[in-house]
Amino acid sequence: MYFSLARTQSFVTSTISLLSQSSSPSSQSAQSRSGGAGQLQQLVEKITAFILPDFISLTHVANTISAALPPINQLLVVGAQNCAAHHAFGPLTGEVSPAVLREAGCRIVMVGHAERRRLFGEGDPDGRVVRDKVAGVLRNGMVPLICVGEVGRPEPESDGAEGGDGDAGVRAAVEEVVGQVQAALRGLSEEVLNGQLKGDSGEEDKGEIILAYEPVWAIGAPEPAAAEYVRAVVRRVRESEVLKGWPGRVRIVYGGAAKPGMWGRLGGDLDGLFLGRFAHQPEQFVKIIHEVAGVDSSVGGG
Ligand SMILES: O=C[C@H](O)COP(=O)(O)O
Repeated sequence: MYFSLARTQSFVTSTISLLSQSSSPSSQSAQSRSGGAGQLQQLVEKITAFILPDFISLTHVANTISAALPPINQLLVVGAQNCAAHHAFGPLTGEVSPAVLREAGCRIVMVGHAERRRLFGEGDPDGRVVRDKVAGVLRNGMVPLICVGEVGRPEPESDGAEGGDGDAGVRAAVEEVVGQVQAALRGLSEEVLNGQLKGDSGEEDKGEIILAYEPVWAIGAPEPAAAEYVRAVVRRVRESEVLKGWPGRVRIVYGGAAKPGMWGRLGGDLDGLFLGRFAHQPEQFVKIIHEVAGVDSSVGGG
């Protein structure tokens, strides 16, 4: 999110309020109440919804979520948009270390967003900065959300979509994305296996990562990439040696003009959505939460 402080606070408060309406005794009939409470429980069992505010708003958002009633405070997870490439407390003037983010209540830290690659030096071909951040996030028991995606838009006839004459665009995107993943994870598998880089909640989660597949050309665009194209790219990225050899859990979410209605077109190839503008209204965010969880939102605030 890149709102003003006031709008960030209002977004979080409204989101919690809309989710609460699912089980509010004062606003629902007895039948709706039991359905609403059940819906919230179903949401928690099926999905996690993460919110990534800027550093200034982070502790406020974390405190607001942790003060919300269960199970809303389990459904919503707070994360950061960036962190220092050094993992410990110490003299990092002007930077925020992953250790401090963990202390502030973060469970997820984004690294390598397209804007950071373009504007802040995270696009170096070796991937050193992104890799150091991934290691720092894992070392502090959080999940890195690693943003990857091809820069150029494929030609329509090579985007792998039905009616096209080939999948050259898909292959080119896969090559670019797999290169970014390799750069982000190079040399880290051994440290995960040795227990130096842990996941969030113990042995079973060690080395857990989330990839946000965001075609750079789709970020800020009116429409997302075609579902068939996204699915084809993600299937092949998932089959890459670097991911098949990664010792932790890997989830892949799609970002870039993701909006209501898109989830149903992605089949089982994706693990979630990475939302920007089309979830800036709390009503839309809550609607998409229900959509991804496959839970009817008619009783809730969606
Ligand atoms: O940070 C958000 C993503 O880059 C996607 O943005 P968007 O959905 O507004 O295109």
